[in-house]
Amino acid sequence: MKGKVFVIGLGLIGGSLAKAVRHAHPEAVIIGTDISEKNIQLSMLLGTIDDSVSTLEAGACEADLILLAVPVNETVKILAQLADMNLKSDVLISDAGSTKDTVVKAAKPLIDKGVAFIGGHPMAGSHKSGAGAAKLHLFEHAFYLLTPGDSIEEKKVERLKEWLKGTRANFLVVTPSMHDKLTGVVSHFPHIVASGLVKQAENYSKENKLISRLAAGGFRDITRIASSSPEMWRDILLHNRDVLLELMKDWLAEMEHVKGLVENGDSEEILRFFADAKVFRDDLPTHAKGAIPAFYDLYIDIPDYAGIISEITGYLAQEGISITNIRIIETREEIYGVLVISFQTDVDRIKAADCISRHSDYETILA
Ligand SMILES: NC(=O)C1=CN([C@@H]2O[C@H](COP(=O)(O)OP(=O)(O)OC[C@H]3O[C@@H](n4cnc5c(N)ncnc54)[C@H](O)[C@@H]3O)[C@@H](O)[C@H]2O)C=CC1
Ligand SMILES: O=C(O)C(=O)Cc1ccc(O)cc1
Repeated sequence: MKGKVFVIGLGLIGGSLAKAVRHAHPEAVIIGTDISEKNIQLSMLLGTIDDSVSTLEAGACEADLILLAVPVNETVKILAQLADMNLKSDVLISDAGSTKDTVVKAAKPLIDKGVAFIGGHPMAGSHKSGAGAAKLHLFEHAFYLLTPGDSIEEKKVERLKEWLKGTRANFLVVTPSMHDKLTGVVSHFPHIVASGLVKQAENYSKENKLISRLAAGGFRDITRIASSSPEMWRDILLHNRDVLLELMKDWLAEMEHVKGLVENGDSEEILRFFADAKVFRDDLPTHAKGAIPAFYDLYIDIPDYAGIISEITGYLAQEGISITNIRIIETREEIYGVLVISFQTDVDRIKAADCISRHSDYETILA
């Protein structure tokens, strides 16, 4: 598609959307803006955008598609500013914010003027932020929730999907309140719990320094999302307030229940608590990307000698397999260490296991 695309917020999500739009529509011109000069410069340098503008008006009034990818409180403010501008009559506006109810309400003045605003939320991302973390394939196979509202014609929703087809995401239309409930349960509330677990460990680490060292394995994995942008998560909590307060109430009741079971030594009910959770967890789909994207981990039993990591990453590099993270979870003298390499997709992980088995006799485990 030809036209001008204006991306507001050139961080992880804005940059990734810009890359996906460029990939599918090489003839489109992509203009960006950000309050961070560093993110603008980096986006220009990486070719994520063709040009930048220093005012919202300069980019918005010329645009055929405006994508907002800033923290949700900023989204609400920018939507109010856009409503006072002379935009193109057939402009499409969408956002990528993690909450939708307050955002869609903030778009009402635009919608009342006849401007097509379609709320959006690509349900993939990472704990990383900024222009340097943006990736073309970030949203591949992920859900991409859209909240168009009744007044938006179907053909405009289709036009937005066409613009965003380079994401290779699975679009799903929901209402804003349904969106906030669903993401509250599977993304926002788990984030609060992850950060709460980290804070608890931090408190105990004041008593015993061993805590940090012991937390380096599984604890680190289950709390990965606590390393995300605090500003972004502050806004999510403020904008999904009612849903999160309800979930907190339910959670506290559940914890009270478990506390009672432990106090009473109720072995049967404790077993049922874990068994019920295991049944639901084991039944979750493994192939779709969910709200909290997985990183596909490959465990490799490696001998503990200097150069082993570059040997293995060398094999992967030879075959063009890119990795997102690498770490060793166990190295003791004379005992094999375990190298954990994370990949963006399961396909890459399988290719990597095959590649390593062909080049070495190290055992690989797809956990
Ligand atoms: N990080 C993630 O995994 C996901 C984030 N989201 C949502 O996407 C949005 C963007 O998040 P990220 O890209 O992760 O954050 P980020 O921190 O990587 O990028 C946000 C960018 O917006 C810029 N910015 C902030 N206020 C601005 C303003 N008033 N005008 C122009 N630029 C401004 C920042 O300087 C930054 O470069 C948020 O609403 C977030 O809730 C949605 C899906 C996943
Ligand atoms: O890092 C992770 O796994 C995330 O949790 C990413 C994420 C963050 C915010 C969203 O609205 C959706 C996905």
